[in-house]
Amino acid sequence: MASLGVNIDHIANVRQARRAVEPDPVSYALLAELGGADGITVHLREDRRHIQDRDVELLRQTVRSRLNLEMAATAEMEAIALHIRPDMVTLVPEKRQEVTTEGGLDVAGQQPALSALVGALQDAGIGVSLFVDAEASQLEACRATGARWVELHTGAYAEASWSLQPAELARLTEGSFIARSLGLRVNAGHGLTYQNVEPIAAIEGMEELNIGHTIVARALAVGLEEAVRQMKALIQNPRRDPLFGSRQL
Ligand SMILES: CC(=O)[C@@H](O)[C@H](O)COP(=O)(O)O
Ligand SMILES: NCC(=O)COP(=O)(O)O
Repeated sequence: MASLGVNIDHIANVRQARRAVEPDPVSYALLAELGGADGITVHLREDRRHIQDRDVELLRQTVRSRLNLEMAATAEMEAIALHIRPDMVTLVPEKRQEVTTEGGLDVAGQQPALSALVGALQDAGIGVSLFVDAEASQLEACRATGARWVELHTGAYAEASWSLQPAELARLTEGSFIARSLGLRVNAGHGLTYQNVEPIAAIEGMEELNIGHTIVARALAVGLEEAVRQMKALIQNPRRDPLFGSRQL
């Protein structure tokens, strides 16, 4: 059964829209945990558009589940991670102009540098996951870096038209199989919603789903604790049938 990492970047987005002090993502992490979050995920972007350094410092002190720090593979972020020591670092690609993450990390194209970074983080006792597209060559490169986890990028699946979604689901299912055959542990995330999450949660060996935007959106209507509870109910008992149709909770 997959666990749920709740990404709270979009709580910080609301705060940063006014450069104000509320809503504070640190308080909302607690509500997410009360709703059943198995982990809290934040993406400390180089441009600091939402999560701030102060948030990560405080979350390290207050999160009682697991703290997953998404970050670019840069020297600045490496120093922050080694200082904060989150439970997990997920290395992600980053572009200053993007609205959100646009694809997986090109691990195959920068394997020596990533291997050194993975080694430094793991030597400090931090778990490392690589956010990648479900492609055999990328997964093999992930294995070669020494990382223990991958997070399969579900963005293409989430954006696919209804008729193309089964093919994207098959690609992710095969990616999970290949990754596990290589000895990697498998997480997934990006763009997952209450409507499309179940087939991904049902993929064999799926350990954790990191989900943010849709949960924060629903929280506006029902509160964060309840929004997390509803998502967790879906991923703990997912329908395997890839023909969607929303199951209302
Ligand atoms: C790496 C990934 O999939 C993302 O969820 C990423 O954290 C999104 O960043 P934003 O929250 O800035 O859209
Ligand atoms: N890594 C994916 C993540 O943390 C959440 O992505 P999203 O649900 O906000 O698209």
